Amino acid sequence: MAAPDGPLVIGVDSSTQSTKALVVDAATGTVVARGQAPHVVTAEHDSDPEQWWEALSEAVAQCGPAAQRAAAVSVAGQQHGLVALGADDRPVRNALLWNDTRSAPQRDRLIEELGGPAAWAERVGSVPPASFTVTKWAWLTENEPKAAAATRAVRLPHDYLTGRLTGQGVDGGTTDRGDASGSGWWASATESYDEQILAHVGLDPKLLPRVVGAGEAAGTVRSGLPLPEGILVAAGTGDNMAGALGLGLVPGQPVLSLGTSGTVYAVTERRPADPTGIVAGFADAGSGWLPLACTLNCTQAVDRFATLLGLEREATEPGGTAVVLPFLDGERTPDLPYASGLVHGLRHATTGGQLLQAAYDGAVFALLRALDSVLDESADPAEPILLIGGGARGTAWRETVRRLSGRPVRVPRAEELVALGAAAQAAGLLLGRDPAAVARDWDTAAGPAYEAVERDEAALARLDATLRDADALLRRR
Ligand SMILES: Nc1ncnc2c1ncn2[C@@H]1O[C@H](COP(=O)(O)OP(=O)(O)O)[C@@H](O)[C@H]1O
Ligand SMILES: O=C(CO)[C@@H](O)[C@H](O)COP(=O)(O)O
Repeated sequence: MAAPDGPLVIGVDSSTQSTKALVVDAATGTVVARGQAPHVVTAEHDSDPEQWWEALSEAVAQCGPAAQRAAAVSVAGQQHGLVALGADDRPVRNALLWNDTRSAPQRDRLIEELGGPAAWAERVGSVPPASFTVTKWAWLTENEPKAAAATRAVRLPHDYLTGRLTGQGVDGGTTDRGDASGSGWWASATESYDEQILAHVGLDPKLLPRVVGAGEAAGTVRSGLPLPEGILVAAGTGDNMAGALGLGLVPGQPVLSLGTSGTVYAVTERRPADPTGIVAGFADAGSGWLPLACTLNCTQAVDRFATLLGLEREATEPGGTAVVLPFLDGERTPDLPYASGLVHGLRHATTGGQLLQAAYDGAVFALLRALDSVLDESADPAEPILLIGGGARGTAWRETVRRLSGRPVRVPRAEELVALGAAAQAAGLLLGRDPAAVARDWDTAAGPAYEAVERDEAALARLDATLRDADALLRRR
């Protein structure tokens, strides 16, 4: 490989299923080395943060000598997870993850006690689903009071890993506005921690990390790690905010990310505040906003259907009348935390391949219903959907998105856009530039384009009717 043109930076994506690390040439965006290591997630949807740290170390080690030449690093992480640290800087229990719905009763109570959905949306930017950290903290205080009492610091996954890199313990952690905006205790209206919400859930603001500004460093790498000592550590951010950075997104460009979670988002200049709760009003990693809708059941749920049917994930067949609502983990969009998966419309003629296609349709339908709500009204409907995440590599996913959206689709050639976004953040810090502009110079969003096809209104109508008619069943606890 040719010598890099610029300094090297490391971008890390610590997501639900694995950690990925990229060493990137800051001048060109060329990926010079990569590594990946898996995580274990329990059936209860919690995970040991120590294991994320081991996975990060392993993924960086796999990058070989290039990682030792890096001048800056940044970590993007799965959003919302509650990492509660004790006085010894260690987690007091496994982290409760974004896709764990056990805090749904606490969520219902919090919404009611603090003024209802519209008040939450206006203040925090979002009506919190059971994914948000505030609902998890309320669950912890109620169900594991000893663990809550032993907690000396509360962190999000990317804050925790950033702290492990810099050596900041319970007294000195940092976060960024993007990931903080998914906590439920960061008010987007004032861009600060909301002391009334914190008091309501009994969380001392001193336990929270400092929100570092865009372009500010979180610290430098401490000694004794598999990374060069003393290099800059950028603020890091949530994985979706990093995806937006990695694409160098500008307003009007819709993104559909197909991973453990399905997400649909865009960047906007207006602050989102959706009282219906469909759209989470996140901040982006800069000074803008990232309205986003998220489903809990995406690639893993559809892969599960393929396994149950004994089929390869691409073995879909067209036709038939089957409808699958693949809510295996409960669901967030639509807001059905107690739901389970539902299959309807089977006939003798239904094939396994048609049933698998129906599972793809069910997963994509829930995301596309939120597409218009994340875009500004002025957004051009001919703008292609940018398809990213592990699922974007699959033909069945891509064709399902085309058929159910009726919009053109582009699949960026660059893989690992979240890790690339983290790398762009590290490069931006190092070079004193806007990270999204760095990613645009890297041309990360370029890739094959697929024309719009006629929207499959019949499939959408079947899904819509089934969702409506099964409402009572999907709400049953
Ligand atoms: N070639 C492929 N075709 C379709 N799906 C794929 C392919 N490769 C990986 N995936 C899907 O990608 C998912 C992982 O996506 P990823 O975005 O890495 O997840 P996360 O960031 O949530 O950990 C897996 O669940 C798998 O179903
Ligand atoms: O909860 C959300 C967004 O609000 C999820 O998107 C998580 O951020 C997890 O992401 P992946 O592991 O699927 O990338």
